[in-house]
Amino acid sequence: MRVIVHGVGAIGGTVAAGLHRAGVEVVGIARGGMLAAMRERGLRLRAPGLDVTVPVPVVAHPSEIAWRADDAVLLCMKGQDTAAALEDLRAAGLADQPIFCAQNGVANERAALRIFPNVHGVTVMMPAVYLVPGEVAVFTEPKLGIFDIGRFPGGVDDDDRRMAAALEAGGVAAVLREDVMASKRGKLLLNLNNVLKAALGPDADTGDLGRAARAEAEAVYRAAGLSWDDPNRRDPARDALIRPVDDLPGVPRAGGSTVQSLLRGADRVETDYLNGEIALLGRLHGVPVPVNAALARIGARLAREGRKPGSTTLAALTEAVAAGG
Ligand SMILES: NC(=O)C1=CN([C@@H]2O[C@H](COP(=O)(O)OP(=O)(O)OC[C@H]3O[C@@H](n4cnc5c(N)ncnc54)[C@H](OP(=O)(O)O)[C@@H]3O)[C@@H](O)[C@H]2O)C=CC1
Ligand SMILES: CC(C)(CO)C(=O)C(=O)O
Repeated sequence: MRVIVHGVGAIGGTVAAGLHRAGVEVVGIARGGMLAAMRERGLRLRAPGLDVTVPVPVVAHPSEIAWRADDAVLLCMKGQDTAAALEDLRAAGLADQPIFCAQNGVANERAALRIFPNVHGVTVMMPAVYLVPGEVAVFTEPKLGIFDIGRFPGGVDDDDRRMAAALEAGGVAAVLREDVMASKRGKLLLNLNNVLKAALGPDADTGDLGRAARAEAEAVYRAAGLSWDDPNRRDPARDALIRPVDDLPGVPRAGGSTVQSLLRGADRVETDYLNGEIALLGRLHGVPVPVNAALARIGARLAREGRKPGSTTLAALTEAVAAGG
């Protein structure tokens, strides 16, 4: 299996570097500063006890790849960039090769399945940071992360098994899941806080807002008849694979993925695919979702206005949510 990492940033960069140093064939699709830096210097990955720079082959667009039957695409861009990436893949001639959505949220798989027949979900547990172009870091040990993997909408097939084997070789623990979307819906409950951390700062207490956003989501899942894994359930065997570390020598810990988007000055964030997904499901199933709907609006505004993480207080944010965002 050759792995095409589409979207080389914090997650894609960590995975691509891990795979390449393990001898797994990998090609990155990158853009902007990351593309230029990788072409010039390679890709640097730092993790506890690890600092490597690897010459991961990289292209700017899927059309530059001579696609093979044994290719598998790992989508690693944020949800707001998925639709454009899928269009690019279609135009480049991708057919029934498997597409793995290594992304937060639960909307990417459905978007991919609309266009391609062979789609898989991946729950990404990997606290990674896009430091500067060409450099990423991950704050966990002994593994670089742990991914739950399964076919969308359900089941496990040989493509999942091949991807799991490649990831394991590359230092990422991989767990095959018959119902991977239950795992992704559990993870989404954690990611409802991403926008709160972006607004309040990465270390802020998200208070009653975090609890209210999660309660809405659980009510929505129940009304929609959707199962989910409890993301707070502790499993000592899993926990032993990804112990979080607070500090890497000389490497600042920026915070979660939405905080990082604001720090990099992105004009869009992923909130529509996190809190916005709960708002969508609530509207579809007749469940009130005022908190997540307001947070989705606030996320879009934070990015549009170029706010940095920590630009507001919990009291002000609570007031804004009560006013509808
Ligand atoms: N970072 C983390 O700790 C975690 C992230 N996740 C999830 O993983 C996913 C990826 O997040 P993360 O790695 O942090 O995001 P990043 O923004 O760090 O990386 C995504 C990269 O993909 C690039 N990109 C987007 N579209 C394309 C395209 N069409 N072609 C080429 N490159 C493209 C982006 O470019 P540009 O910068 O120009 O937009 C960016 O460099 C998200 O769904 C996130 O929620 C899950 C768990 C933890
Ligand atoms: C759970 C968390 C916050 C880990 O980094 C994440 O998934 C993200 O950054 O989006």
